[in-house]
Amino acid sequence: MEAEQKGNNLLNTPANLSEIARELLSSETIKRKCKDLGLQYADAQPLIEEYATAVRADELPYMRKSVVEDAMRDEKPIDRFLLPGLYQFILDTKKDLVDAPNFRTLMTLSDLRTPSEWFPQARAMKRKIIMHVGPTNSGKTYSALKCFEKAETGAYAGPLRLLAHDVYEKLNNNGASCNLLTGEERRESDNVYKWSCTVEMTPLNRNLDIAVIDEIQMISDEQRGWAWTNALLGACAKEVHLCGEATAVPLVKRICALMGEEVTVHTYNRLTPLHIEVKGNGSSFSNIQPGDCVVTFSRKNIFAIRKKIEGFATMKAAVIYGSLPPETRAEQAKLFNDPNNNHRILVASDAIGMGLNLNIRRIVFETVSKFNGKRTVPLTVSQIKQIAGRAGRFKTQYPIGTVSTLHNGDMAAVRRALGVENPPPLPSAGIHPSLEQIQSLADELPNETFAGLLDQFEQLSRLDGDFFLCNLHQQKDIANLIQSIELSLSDRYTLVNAPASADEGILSEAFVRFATCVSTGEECNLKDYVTLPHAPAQSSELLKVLEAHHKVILLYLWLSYRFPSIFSDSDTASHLKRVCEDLINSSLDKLHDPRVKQKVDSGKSWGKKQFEKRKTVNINEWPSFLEKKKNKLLHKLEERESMT
Ligand SMILES: Nc1ncnc2c1ncn2[C@@H]1O[C@H](COP(=O)(O)OP(=O)(O)OP(=O)(O)O)[C@@H](O)[C@H]1O
Repeated sequence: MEAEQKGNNLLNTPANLSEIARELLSSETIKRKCKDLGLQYADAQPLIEEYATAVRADELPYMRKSVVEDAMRDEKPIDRFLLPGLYQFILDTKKDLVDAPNFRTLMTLSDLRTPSEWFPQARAMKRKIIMHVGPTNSGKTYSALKCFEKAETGAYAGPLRLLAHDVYEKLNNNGASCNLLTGEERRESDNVYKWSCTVEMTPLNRNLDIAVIDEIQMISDEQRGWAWTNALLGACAKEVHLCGEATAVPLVKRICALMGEEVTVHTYNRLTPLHIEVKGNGSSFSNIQPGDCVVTFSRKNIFAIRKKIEGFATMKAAVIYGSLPPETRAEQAKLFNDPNNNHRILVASDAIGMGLNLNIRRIVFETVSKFNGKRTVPLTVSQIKQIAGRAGRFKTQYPIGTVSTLHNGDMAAVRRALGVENPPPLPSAGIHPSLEQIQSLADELPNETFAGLLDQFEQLSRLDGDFFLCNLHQQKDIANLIQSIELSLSDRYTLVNAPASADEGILSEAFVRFATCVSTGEECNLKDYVTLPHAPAQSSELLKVLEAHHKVILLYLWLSYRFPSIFSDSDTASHLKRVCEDLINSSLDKLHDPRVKQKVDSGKSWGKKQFEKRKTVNINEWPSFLEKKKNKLLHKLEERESMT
C-alpha cells in the first residue's frame, strides 16, 4: 500500500513546470473532480491547459510558481496539490460552467485566503513586531527572554516541552514568577501572569505585554507550522518578539503587511567562532575525543556507533534521539555536559538541534543525508547550519566550536553549506482547519467520514501564496483508526489532533481504547493499560517498547486536560511517567554492558526474542510474560546442570 502510494506520488510529480498540463490532463483525480462539479471533461480540458499556463507564468496569486516548484521538489502528488487552485481558476473565469449545487457553499467555507481575520482581538490591538534573527548560538533567544523576564505579563512559546520547562525554571529561579503550560502539564499560580508554553498552547485570548515566539522558522513546518502562524497572527501582546533564522524575515514581513503591522529586525552574529576541519576522519572512529558529538539519523545507527566508539575509547557515550522522552534527552545531556562524568562523547540525531544546552567541542557528521519519509535526501543548508552550530557554546568549557565529518568525502558538502550566506527565504506559513470550519463542512456533507471531511477540506481549500495547508496525514490516519467509535464531531476533532500517531502498535491500541472511553463516558484508569516492567530493558528493541509506553502515558496526560472527568487519574499518570523515564534512563545505561550489547548485535539476545513475541502480547501481560521466560531459562539451566 505504502509502495503504491509512493509510486503514485512519483507518477504524479512532473520533472519540471512545463509538464504540469500533461500531468493534470492525465490525472484520474482531476477527471473525477470535474465530474463532481458537473463539468464535461471536454469543456474542462482547455481550462486545465489555460490554468497550467497561468501557473507557469506566475499569474495566479493563490498558486504561486515558487510554491508549486517547492511542492514538486518535495515530490507531492501535483494533481492534488494544484486542485484547489483549479477550482478557484474555474470559479474566476468560467463559473457558469459549474453546476454542482453545493459547490459554491463549499468553496466559501474553505476560503482560507485571509487567515489574519481569524483573530479579531489581536487585530484590534496595536502590536509591535520585533524579530531577533541570527545563527545558532548568537544570543537571540537570550535577548528576547530578558525582555520577557522584565515584563509584567507575557507568554513564551517554544517548539518543545523541554524548552518550555527550561524557560519556566530559569524565570522562577531568577525570582520572576512564571506559569507552565504544555499539552500534558499545567503549573499555574494565582496572580502570576506569565506563561512558558509549547507553541500549540499559546494563550491567544489574553491581553499581554509581551509574547516571545521561538524558532519562528518552524512557521513553514509541514505538520506544525500552523501553531506558529496562529501564534504570530493571534497573540494579543503589545510586543511580539520572534526569534529564529533570518530566512523567516521576508515571509513574516509579508504577513505583517497584511495586518498593517511593521516589523523591526535585530540581527545577531555568532558569539563563538566555528572552525571547519580540513578533512574528515577517514571513516574511522579512532580519533573521536572527549566533547565530540557524532551525528547520525537513525536510532539503529546511534546504538551501533555508540558500540563502535566505546570499543575504541575508554569513555562512555551518551545518546540523544527524537523518540526518547525529552526528560531522558535532558538527562543524557546532563551526563555529557558534566566534565566529571565518564560520558564524554555524545552520539545523537538532529534532535540536538533545538532545546538542549550542550557543551559540544566538535560536531562530527556521520552522514550528510537523511531519510525524508520517502527517500534519502541530502541535508538542507539550514539543517547543516543548525546542527553544526551546536559546537562551541558561549561561556562553556568549549568556547570554540569545530565541525567535521566521519567520511572525508562529506566535508565538501558541509563546507559548502556553512559558506552559504543567505539560504533561500521561507516560501509560506502553515495553517490548519479549525473546529468551526470542519463543523460547517460537515453540515454541508453530513454523510462524510471525518477523514473524508479532512480530505474535502484539503482539496477545496483556497489559499493565497503566503499560506499553505499543513499536512493532515496523521489526523486522517487517526480519524480512520477511530471511525467506528461513536463520537461527537468536536470530540473527534480533539482526538485526531492529539499528539499521537496511528501507526505505532502499542500507542494506537491504547488510542482506540481511550477513544472508546470518551465515547462511553466511562472513567479511564491508566493502570489498566500500562504496566511497566520492574527491570530496565536489555535490548534496544525493548527500550523501544518502553519509549512507546511513555507516549501512551503522555497521551493520557494530554487527554486528562481535555476530558478531565474521564482521564481523571493524572497523579498516577505523572507517577508512571517518572517511573518510565527512570527505566528508560537505566536501560540506556544497561545497554553499555558489553555482554548485553553482544547479544543485541548478534540478533540472538533474550531481549530481542522476547520483543518479537511481545508484539502479540498485551502490555498488561508483560510481568507474567517475563516470569514465564525466567522460569523457562531456569529450567534450561537446571537441565544443563544435570547433563554436566
Ligand atoms: N549576553 C549574554 N550573557 C550571558 N550569556 C549569554 C548572553 N547571550 C547569550 N548567552 C548564552 O549563550 C548561549 C546561546 O544563546 P541563545 O540560546 O540565546 O542563542 P540562540 O541564538 O537563541 O541560539 P539557539 O538557536 O541555539 O538557541 C545560551 O546559553 C545563552 O544563555
